[in-house]
Amino acid sequence: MKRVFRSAKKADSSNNNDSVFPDSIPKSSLVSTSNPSKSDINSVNAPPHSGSTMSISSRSTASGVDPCESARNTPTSAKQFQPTRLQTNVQVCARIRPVLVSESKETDSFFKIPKRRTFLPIPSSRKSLTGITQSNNHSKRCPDETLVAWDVSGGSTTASQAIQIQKIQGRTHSYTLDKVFDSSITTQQIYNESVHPLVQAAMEGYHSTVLAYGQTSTGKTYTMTGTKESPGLIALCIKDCFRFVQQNEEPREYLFRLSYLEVYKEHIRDLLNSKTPPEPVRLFDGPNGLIIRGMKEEVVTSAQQVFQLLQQGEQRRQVGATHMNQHSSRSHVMVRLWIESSGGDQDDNTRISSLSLVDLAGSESVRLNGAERREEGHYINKSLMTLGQVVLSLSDLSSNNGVNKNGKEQHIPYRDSKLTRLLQPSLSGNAQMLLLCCISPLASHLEESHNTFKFATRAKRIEQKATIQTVQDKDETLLQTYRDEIEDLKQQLAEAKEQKRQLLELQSVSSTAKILSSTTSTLGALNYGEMETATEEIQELVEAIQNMEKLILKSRPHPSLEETLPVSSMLDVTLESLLQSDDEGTDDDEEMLVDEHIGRVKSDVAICVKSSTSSRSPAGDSEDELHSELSRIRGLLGSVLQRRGVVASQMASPEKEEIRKNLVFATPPRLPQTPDRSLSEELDAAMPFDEPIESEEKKAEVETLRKQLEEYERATTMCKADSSFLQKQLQEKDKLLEEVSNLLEAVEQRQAQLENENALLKQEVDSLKKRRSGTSINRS
Ligand SMILES: Nc1ncnc2c1ncn2[C@@H]1O[C@H](COP(=O)(O)OP(=O)(O)OP(=O)(O)O)[C@@H](O)[C@H]1O
Repeated sequence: MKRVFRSAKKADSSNNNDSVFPDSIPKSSLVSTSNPSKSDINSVNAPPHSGSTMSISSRSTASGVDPCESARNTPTSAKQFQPTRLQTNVQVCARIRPVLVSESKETDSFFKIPKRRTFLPIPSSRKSLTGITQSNNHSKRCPDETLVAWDVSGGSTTASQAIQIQKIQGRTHSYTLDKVFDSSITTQQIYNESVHPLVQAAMEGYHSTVLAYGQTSTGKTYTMTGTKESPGLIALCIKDCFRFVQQNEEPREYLFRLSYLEVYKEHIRDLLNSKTPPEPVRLFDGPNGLIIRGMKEEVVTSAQQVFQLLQQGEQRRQVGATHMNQHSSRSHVMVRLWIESSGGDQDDNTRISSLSLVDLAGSESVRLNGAERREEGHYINKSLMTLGQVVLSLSDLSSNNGVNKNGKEQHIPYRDSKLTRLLQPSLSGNAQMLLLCCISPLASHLEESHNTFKFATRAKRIEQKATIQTVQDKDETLLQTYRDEIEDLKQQLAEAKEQKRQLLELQSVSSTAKILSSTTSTLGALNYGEMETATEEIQELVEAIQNMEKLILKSRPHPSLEETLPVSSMLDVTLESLLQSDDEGTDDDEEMLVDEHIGRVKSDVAICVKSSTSSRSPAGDSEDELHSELSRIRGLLGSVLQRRGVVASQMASPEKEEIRKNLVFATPPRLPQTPDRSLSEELDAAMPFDEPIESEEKKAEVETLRKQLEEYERATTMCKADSSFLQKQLQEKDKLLEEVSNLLEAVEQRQAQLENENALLKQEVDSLKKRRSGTSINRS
């Protein structure tokens, strides 16, 4: 009678301590579901797992904001989360990295400010710009604080700033961006200032993208991936997404899916897929946008799980040494988190949005590297050039109302590279986007920095009108699929429990019949095999439901498995059978049942405890609830084990004694003789609240009384649980007794009937015998 059900499978992830992603967790605590069948085809505009049939409607548009206002909110509490104020243009920021130790020899290439010069003074508070003072090994203070390549005017907290390139010849260029972060600003500060609003937008249902752009060795990977000491934007974003769920006061359910891709030499590789050779990932145009075929997605339930997956993917990435960067990224990388959310069963408004975090490979001079690096550099530069053209066309489009200078519809060359095709949904307007340009402080890199700023100012002109992404047919979402599956499993569980209850009833009737008469026991022998299967099935179903429920994250306590399926339900079933079995069978049977039930109770308790802890929502149930559930379980167990203890000791079997000793939970302590109230009174008398206790004897007395009180309180709690359990059992027993007496009555009636029949038959036999003897006399 095994049922077939799909259960969430555990991710096979390994832990690598070298990860820069924080808080890696042990393999065993991971639960994730990869859904290759569903994620095989992914549409980027539509929910990716559902192929091309999804239709998406746009709901609302917002515009006109102070770009910095929302950015200033640090992500401290979700109670502060206000609806995101959307940006009408791509946000563009620059980050100037510090001078590295390895570069200090290049200080000659810095612009030396002649002592006589009066313009471009460096205020003492901003001297960090000239040389870097962070306490990490990569950087150090420049030998001469008068050396400078860049000036960031206005400080990094103003909305727009000018960066001036100061050339020895005196030429000056200035660029105005949304924000410029000098080398003293940390990644966390950048996150708080500029990235957090995008994460919030993504959680609210807007597609959001963060793109790190810049020449090689300017700090893109440092900014996006970070180090152990300074986590990158990816880690900060992911953590904030999960924190948002925990802290959001609006009751919503969330489902997160993660994908991790790299574009290497114009090939898209799935970094979550461990298959070798890697499966090809292909792009197609679908009716609802881009379709990505062959990409794996992982359903993720915690930031730690995401970090572990990214860490594994990281090891499959293409990284190599170039003349400028020992660990240069040789590919463009995209981490994408899909966020499905819904307000509950009644809410049709299921939202699907994505948060894309992109670390582009850096452009570089291909001349300076070897053949392999040259080829890679060629592909990198080509795709970046296409990105530049796409950005140029889009910015022209924005300035000319959708037509080019000749009045014709503007062509956007998305298809010219894999990178731009992948970025199309982020660039084409229906998304919030932040472009983070990474800049080298070195004067020798001025040309590239200049190009980066040109790209940045073009991108800044691109208009965007992000809208909340909703799904009309919510059955198409993975969130709804999982919900349906959980309902289905719960249904199966109810059936399995009913089946087990019937088996138990059959057992008790059967054993009663056995007691009454061994010959009339036609109701069937005890079928332990079937019972075992039913118990196993219940266990499997409970675990499957728990695993499925874990995949759906809830913003605040929702009715969980514990409500629909009380933690102790399985325990109750087992205990029921345990107590009923007291009356049945021979000594041998009894012994076998003791073993069997003790084993079962142990495993049920393990499941119940697991269920109590694991089915908690990320928001976290209260510790109190957990403790009270555990003490309830203890009480129940105490009662049962006490009973079993009596049976086992009656059998005087040393093995049974051993089993009892080894049990996890002890039987409840016997009630102390002293009543509760007098104990407290004694304690009060021994330890007046306002008087310090000085005598050692008194201290010992107080300690003994305290221990007794604690023991008594514990015993009372257990007895309460025990008594309600016993009451339930008593009711069951009464019911059974009634059934037995009915059966007895029926048997007695039948017996009387049979006796009557017997007497009649006897009379008939006697009369026949008489008749026969009369006939034989006549014959003779
Ligand atoms: N803000 C910073 N503070 C300290 N060190 C930094 C900072 N930014 C970058 N670095 C260091 O500079 C070096 C190059 O950085 P990174 O590898 O991130 O550059 P990149 O732009 O990703 O290069 P590529 O495009 O070649 O991959 C690294 O050693 C990194 O640790």
